[in-house]
Parts: sequence; structure tokens; C-alpha cells
Amino acid sequence: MILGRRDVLEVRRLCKAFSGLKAVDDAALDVRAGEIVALIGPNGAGKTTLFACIAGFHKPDSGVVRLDGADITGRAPHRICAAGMVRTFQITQPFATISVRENIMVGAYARTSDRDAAAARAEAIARQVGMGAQLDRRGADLTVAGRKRLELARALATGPRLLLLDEVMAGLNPTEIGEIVEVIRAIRTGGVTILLIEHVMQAVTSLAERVYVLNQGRVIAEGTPAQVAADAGVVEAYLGHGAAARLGGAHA
Ligand SMILES: Nc1ncnc2c1ncn2[C@@H]1O[C@H](COP(=O)(O)OP(=O)(O)OP(=O)(O)O)[C@@H](O)[C@H]1O
Repeated sequence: MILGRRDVLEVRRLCKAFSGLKAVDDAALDVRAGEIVALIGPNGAGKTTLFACIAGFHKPDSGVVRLDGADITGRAPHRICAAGMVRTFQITQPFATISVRENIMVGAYARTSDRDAAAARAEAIARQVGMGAQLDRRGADLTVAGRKRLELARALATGPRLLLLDEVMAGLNPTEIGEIVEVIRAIRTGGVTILLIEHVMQAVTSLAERVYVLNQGRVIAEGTPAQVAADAGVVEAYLGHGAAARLGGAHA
């Protein structure tokens, strides 16, 4: 047992329905200080909705979200950001006509109102995510990989203790995935705790100490990447009813 690792994030009995569809159904999870935790699950499992409820973009129907022990359930995103938690978005939307530097400064203004300080912070963070040479490029001129890095940088510029990453590797090639995995690892080494939604299993396996699996709004498994990959219920959720038996003894 690891002693002394406190919970940064606690989610309990969280529910969110859309017109009767239970997108998140009694979900619970914990993220401890310094961890990288992954949230995985088939398409439509409720991962993004759970993130949105945690970060204040949706008001949950019921349940509790605690950040460092404080109840933040239903608080507005900017207040949650000020409290030290920020999320990125799956669909990246950089400001197209302004530079990478200015895009990152938008995040930095969450911590400072001084323009020079925000610019200096933006430049330091750009270097941290490997965008030091692209500071003057316009948002519109970035590749998919560049937009993903910028999304990460904008979030990081707000100075979070807990960073929620929604599919930052989607659409990237294996080389780009390898590079962003290293960036994420370095962010954690710098003291930021990370919860990430990810479909790229190679990245989940190499980054995450623990994984939660969501299916139809419910957490169906939790454990190390190897433990959840060997879980019959998880195999069923991804591949359909009876899959575990069809795959044979290893998953039965
Ligand atoms: N704003 C909304 N209004 C109505 N239904 C929604 C809304 N957002 C999500 N849903 C539905 O809630 C369910 C969960 O969606 P969600 O996007 O959270 O899943 P996901 O696990 O993030 O999926 P993916 O991996 O495909 O991004 C889906 O059935 C989706 O259609």
C-alpha cells in the first residue's frame, strides 16, 4: 500500500441524464496526487460527459465532485479552474487569427493580469510542450498535432494541479503520439496530476498507473492497465456480448 498519497479528485455517485438517457450512471472515481489515471471505454460510454460534470461544464443531476477535499459540484468552469483543475477539449478550437503565444496567454491570464508576465509564462509553457519554435504562428496554420499541443499548453498555462485531458492523441501518428506521451510524462514530473480520456491503448499502457473503464455510464472496472485488459467484463464491453468466451480461457 502506498502511504501518504492524498486524493486530489473524488467523484461519488455521479449521475447525468439527457432526456432520459443515463449518460453517466452512479459513477465514482478517485485520483491521487501525482498519479496519471486513464478513463477508457467504448464510444458513447459517457467519458466526455463525466469530464464535463467534473470540470463544471455540465451540472450533474446528483452526486459529488471534490477537489482537494472541497465540494466543487456544479461550480462554474472558471471557478473550478481558479481552484486548480482544468480540462482540454476533444475538438480543439484554437483562436485562428491570433498567434500561438497569444493563444497560450489566454490561459495564462487565469493566473496573472499582467501582459508581460502572461507572455513570459506562455513562452515557457510553449517550450515545455515543444512549441517554442512556433510561438508566432497563427492558430489557423497549425497541424492537428500542433493544435493538440496548443490545447494542452492553454490548459497548462492556467496553472492547474489537476489536468483533465480529453483525447489529446486522437488523429496523431505513432511518432506524434510518442512525443506527446513524453510531454505528458514531463508535465506530471513537474507536479501536475493527470486524468486522461484516451482511446490509444499504447499510450494508456505506457502512461497510466491506473485505469477506470466506463460502459453505458457506469464504471465497470478499475485497476492497472494489465488488470483491466484481462477483465472479462471489459472485453465484453468493447467487443460485444459473448466476446470473452469466444476469445477463450484467458478472458473467461
Ligand atoms: N449534450 C448532449 N445531449 C444529449 N445527449 C448527449 C449529450 N452529450 C452526450 N450525449 C449522449 O450521452 C452518451 C455519452 O456520450 P459521451 O460523449 O459522454 O461519450 P464518450 O464516452 O465520451 O464517447 P466518445 O468516446 O465517442 O467520445 C451518448 O449516448 C451521447 O449521445
